[in-house]
Amino acid sequence: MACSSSCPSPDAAALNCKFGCPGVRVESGKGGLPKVCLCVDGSVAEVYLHGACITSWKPVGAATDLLFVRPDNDFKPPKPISGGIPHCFPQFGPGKIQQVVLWPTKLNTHITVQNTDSKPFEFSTALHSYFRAAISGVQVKGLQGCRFLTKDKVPLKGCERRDSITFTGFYDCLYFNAPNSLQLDNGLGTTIGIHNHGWTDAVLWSPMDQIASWREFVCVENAVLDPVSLCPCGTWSAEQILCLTDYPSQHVSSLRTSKSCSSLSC
Ligand SMILES: O=P(O)(O)OC[C@H]1O[C@@H](O)[C@H](O)[C@@H](O)[C@@H]1O
Repeated sequence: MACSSSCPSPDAAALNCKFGCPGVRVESGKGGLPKVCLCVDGSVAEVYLHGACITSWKPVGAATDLLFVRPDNDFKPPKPISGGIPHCFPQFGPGKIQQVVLWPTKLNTHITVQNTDSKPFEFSTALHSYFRAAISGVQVKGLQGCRFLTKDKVPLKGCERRDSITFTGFYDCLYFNAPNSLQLDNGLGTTIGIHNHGWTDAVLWSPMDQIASWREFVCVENAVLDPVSLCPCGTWSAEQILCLTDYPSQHVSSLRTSKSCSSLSC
């Protein structure tokens, strides 16, 4: 994936003139929608301005894109993009609340919510992250001991006993007071660390045959499930940091000294 592939649409070209800089380029993406390509030290990420959805993350040395965008997308606003990392606040949609920072081995997503009204308001929110995966080999670790509630027709609740969660059928489950670090083995040979500051809960989703491409992804989401109440002028923020936990050793030494990153606020 290169940051200079397609011919920019007029919108993208204008945006690129205004905001493009080394490591940040605006291009015309699918459906003619502008997307921002971030590059740093051989790592690339793409963010569609529609919904501020991060549709691609390929750290240097990764064999494939680590995010998954569903093939059933038509990239036609106002419909949100299904896949990648869309934020839900309080539903999918654009908003000047997200900063995306690409480091050589990490992808940070920082969400800030400000109450600019004179009354308090409540919200819940999530990063509905779709990871590329081979579902039969996926393992999620870190949720042992958390209280859970499934979203089945007859919901089940309890305390997660498993050290490692695997997916053998439909799975849609909320985890409360989740820890700040989860590990996702994507079943394709890569383990991704999913770290956060400020996200209190997590959601795991594998839709089975509700979605044709279900074998190719898993959703591991940072979320805030119980509504947050923000007083006037109040601010809430949370950060997600994705990184490769088994980063190929040949890349580590050259990047250890790198302090560069590319960032986008949208
Ligand atoms: O909107 P999308 O991308 O199709 O995802 C919907 C799913 O998103 C998951 O986060 C929920 O836990 C599921 O209940 C829901 O069906």
